[in-house]
This record gives sequence, structure tokens and C-alpha cells, in this order.
Amino acid sequence: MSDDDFAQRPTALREGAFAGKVVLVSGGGSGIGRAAAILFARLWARLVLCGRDAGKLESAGTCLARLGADVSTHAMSIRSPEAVETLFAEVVDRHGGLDLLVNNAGGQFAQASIDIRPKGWNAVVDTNLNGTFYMMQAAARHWRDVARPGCIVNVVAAIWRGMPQVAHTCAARAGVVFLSKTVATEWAPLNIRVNCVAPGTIRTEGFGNYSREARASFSQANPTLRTGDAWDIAQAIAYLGSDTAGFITGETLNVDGGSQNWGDPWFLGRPEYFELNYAEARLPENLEVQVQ
Ligand SMILES: CCC/C=C/C(=O)SCCNC(=O)CCNC(=O)[C@H](O)C(C)(C)COP(=O)([O-])OP(=O)([O-])OC[C@H]1O[C@@H](n2cnc3c(N)ncnc32)[C@H](O)[C@@H]1OP(=O)([O-])[O-]
Ligand SMILES: NC(=O)C1=CN([C@@H]2O[C@H](COP(=O)(O)OP(=O)(O)OC[C@H]3O[C@@H](n4cnc5c(N)ncnc54)[C@H](OP(=O)(O)O)[C@@H]3O)[C@@H](O)[C@H]2O)C=CC1
Repeated sequence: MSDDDFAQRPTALREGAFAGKVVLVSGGGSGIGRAAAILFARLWARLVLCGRDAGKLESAGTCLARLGADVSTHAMSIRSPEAVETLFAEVVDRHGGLDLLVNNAGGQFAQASIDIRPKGWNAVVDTNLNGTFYMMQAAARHWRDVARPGCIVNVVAAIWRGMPQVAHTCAARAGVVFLSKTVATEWAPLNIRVNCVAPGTIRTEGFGNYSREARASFSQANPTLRTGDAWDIAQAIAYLGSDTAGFITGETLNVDGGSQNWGDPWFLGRPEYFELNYAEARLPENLEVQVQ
């Protein structure tokens, strides 16, 4: 899907639903974050994008400005608590405050958990769990200090049956889900809602990090036997971030084509051990009798 497609795709959300609201999307330069930013621009939000790669952010910023959005871009890493603090100071300075934080930045590399080294484990947990927490905490402190309501949507993953070959990200995303449930209660008195969206396999630029075999498994990893696209996730994010979802907090919305129930994505390809061969399967003797 291209920017132009996302600028045209139908959406259930009301035009102007985010008029006057400031929305911060981390990882807004590509994939799901970029699609979400385009949707928010179409709903009249003012936008803040952050990510590490200034070039990606600039390109997304140009696209959003073309759609008429007031947008600022900030090259930084969510892994640095100091950079997060600076980001929020810049947002307040430039936009006067924040209404919705979309924690979409994240990622991982595929590796058997038995081989993951401490630096790699820490890099993934630091981005997906710690970085997400720094952003959530900075947003909550801002809303507490200015006595205004706020809303957070965290993009996690469909972790419910484990994620073989990306154990680090599975552990980190599980952390974010339960962190979200926890602070949804703690921060309710501050009028802050906190929810998650759990994507299944969604074809984005991020797929380029995986082998052809892995990508083939992604497209058959749910009962619909296809991948989702960034617009599917963008709409779920916008719904949970909107006033329409005002009575929803501490929830995780799965947008996964049913992968919770059936399907197995393999980030390095399916190991031979898991290749099923019903024709040659040996049946237990008593079952053999019933079958005859
Ligand atoms: C559910 C369906 C599908 C889901 C799809 C998506 O999510 S798509 C969307 C998601 N998009 C993405 O996932 C985008 C890509 N992912 C990222 O950018 C990740 O955030 C990151 C953590 C890999 C980069 O963090 P960073 O900048 O800190 O990385 P760094 O380069 O400095 O490495 C630090 C250490 O990590 C280790 N290590 C790293 N790579 C590999 C590897 N291939 N192999 C083995 N190990 C690897 C290594 O120990 C390395 O240290 P070393 O040995 O080099 O001294
Ligand atoms: N596509 C899929 O199938 C699924 C995706 N997800 C998750 O959805 C989110 C979006 O992924 P997707 O759009 O597919 O892939 P992308 O790789 O396009 O998006 C990841 C984004 O995160 C940003 N990012 C990564 N690390 C940091 C950091 N330390 N600080 C700031 N920004 C960072 C990247 O920007 P930059 O490079 O500029 O830093 C990039 O824009 C990710 O969290 C991903 O893991 C979850 C399940 C499935």
C-alpha cells in the first residue's frame, strides 16, 4: 500500500474526529505508524512523528503536510529516557500539549532463543518494553502536570501462543500488555486511558527484515490464509484513541485474522521437527481399531 492508497481508503471514523487534537506517533516514518499518521491527518489531527531515521520522518512529514496536517518530526531513539524527555519538551513547546500517544516504534531480529546473546536480548527489550514505558510515563506526567485527560495506544503483537524464534520481542510485548493493564488502573484517576493493539502478520516495510521462507509462513499464519495491511492496524489504533472508545481501557484489541486460534508464523522458517505428515503417522493401537 502506498501513501496515496492510505489517503483514499475508506474509514469508519468520522471526519474531524481528531480536530484540535495533538497525536504523537512513534515510528511514524514507515509501515503501520505512517499509515496511522495518514489516517489521523485525514481526521484533522495535528501530528508529531518520532523515530531514529530523520530521512524517513521527513518523507512522512512531507506526505502529511500535503494532506493539510500541521506536523513536526523529531529524530530520536525511544531507548533513551533523556531523548524522550527532550521530545516531550519539544512537543509542548511546538504544539502546546499532547492528547494521544501511539507507541508504535519497535522491532526485533529473528533468532533461536538458545542462541540470543545478552546484547541482542537487551536491544530488543530496551526498545519494545523500556522505550515504550519511557514514552508512556512521560505522557502521563505531562497530563498529570497540566491536569488534562490523555490516551495511550500501544502497538504490541499477537503473542498469545508464544512467538518461536523471536522470544525477546514476545517477552517484551507481554510486558507491555500487562504494564498497560496495570497503569490503566493506576492512571484512571488522572483520566488517562491505556489500550493495546495486537497485530498479526501485517505486510509492511518491516517484512523486508525476514527471509522469503519466513514471509511465506507469515501469509499463512491465520485462518484467513493472508496477511493484513497497515490500514487494518491504523483503524484499530484510531478507534481506541478516539472518544468513541471512551469506556475502553486496559484492553488489547487483536487484529490478526484469527491467529490466536490457528496458524504458526516462523520467523526463520518452520523447523523440520514441526513438519506434519498425517499419511505416515503411526496411530495408537486402540485408535487404529476404531478407525478401521
Ligand atoms: C508477528 C509477525 C511478524 C512481525 C513483523 C514485524 O514486527 S516487522 C516490523 C519490525 N521492524 C523491525 O523489526 C525492524 C528491524 N529491527 C530493529 O531495528 C530492532 O529494533 C533491533 C533491536 C534489531 C535493532 O536494534 P539496534 O539498532 O540496537 O541493533 P544493533 O544492530 O546495534 O544490534 C544490537 C545487537 O542485537 C543483536 N542483533 C541485531 N541484529 C541481529 C540479527 N539479525 N541476528 C542476530 N543478532 C542480531 C546483536 O547481538 C547486536 O549486537 P552486535 O552483535 O552487532 O554487537
Ligand atoms: N508488521 C507486522 O507484521 C507486525 C508489526 N508489529 C509491530 O508494529 C510496529 C510497527 O511495525 P511495522 O510498521 O510493521 O515495521 P517498521 O519497521 O516499518 O516500523 C518500526 C518503526 O519503529 C521505529 N523504531 C524502531 N526502533 C526505534 C527506536 N529505538 N526509537 C524510535 N523509533 C524506533 C522505526 O523507525 P526508525 O527506523 O526511523 O527508527 C520504524 O519506523 C512495530 O512495533 C512492530 O514490531 C507487531 C506485530 C506484527
